[in-house]
Amino acid sequence: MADWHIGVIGGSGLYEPGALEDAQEIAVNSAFGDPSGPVVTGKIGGVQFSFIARHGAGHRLSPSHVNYRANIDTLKRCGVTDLLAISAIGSLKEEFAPGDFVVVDQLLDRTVQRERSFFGDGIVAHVPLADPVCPRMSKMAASAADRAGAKVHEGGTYVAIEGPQFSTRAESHVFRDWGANVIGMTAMPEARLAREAELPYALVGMVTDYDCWREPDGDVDVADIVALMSTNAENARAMLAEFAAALPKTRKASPIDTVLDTAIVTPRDVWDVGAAARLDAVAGRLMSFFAEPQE
Ligand SMILES: CSC[C@H]1O[C@H](OP(=O)(O)O)[C@H](O)[C@@H]1O
Ligand SMILES: Nc1ncnc2[nH]cnc12
Repeated sequence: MADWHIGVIGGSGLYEPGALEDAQEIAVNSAFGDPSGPVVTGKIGGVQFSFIARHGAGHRLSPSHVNYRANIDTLKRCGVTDLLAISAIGSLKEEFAPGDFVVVDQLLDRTVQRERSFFGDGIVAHVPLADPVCPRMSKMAASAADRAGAKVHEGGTYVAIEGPQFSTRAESHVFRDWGANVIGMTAMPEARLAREAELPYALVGMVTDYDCWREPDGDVDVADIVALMSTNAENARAMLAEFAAALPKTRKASPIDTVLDTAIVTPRDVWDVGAAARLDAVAGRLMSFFAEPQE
């Protein structure tokens, strides 16, 4: 049993975490390049939170240019135990209306030009991803959003597109045929990397639009999205306060905390020293043994 430390990744329109007690801004050096910006860390109702704005201050990074590896590595270095990602999403389903919250439970990955793993150059790992989000975090996030007054849908399949352009109408219809319910540009590879870093991950999407499949709606308009997200940002902050208030006092272990135990296929005695050094946070739990003299 341990203390919670919740990492929050704020998406479009959510560039600040709101009031944190004892807030501090810290610059963290990641082994995977530059994160989107500094981490703001502090407490909400006695619970430690660390926040990073996914697209950076002033929204300077497009979904393809966000360094997802550095963001997750940085939050792990801060001591985060669990991750709550917040995103603007388009709806591919009539019932998911603008303003609603969707707690995503499945992901389809259509991204094409992003680093999607911490492993591969000297240490190879294959983590399970059948259920890419943490059910415990998702449940708590859904309840918190509900208490904060949002209309919440529990479960939904998110298709991650590369962007930065929105989808064509044909793509939007195909994604619906595939069973996708919401669309965005950032949940992948974020969720993959969270799993590799042994961080239970939940994704709360805030619906900003109906994408372009729905007649007679017009095209997606980014100005409308950011305006709606900024309004929704207050709801997101209210959700964080409710989330903190309802967390059990101590954190019980999650199976995701130890997922690397059975995922690394490269035998320890041939691990690349440089790769191991870069993984000192992501797989820090295992690296301490690496430093010990081998028999
Ligand atoms: C600004 S509209 C498109 C943009 O918004 C979403 O970002 P995030 O998931 O960080 O809220 C979407 O994925 C696109 O990146
Ligand atoms: N329609 C949409 N497509 C992709 N990303 C989005 N983010 C918010 N709305 C979106």
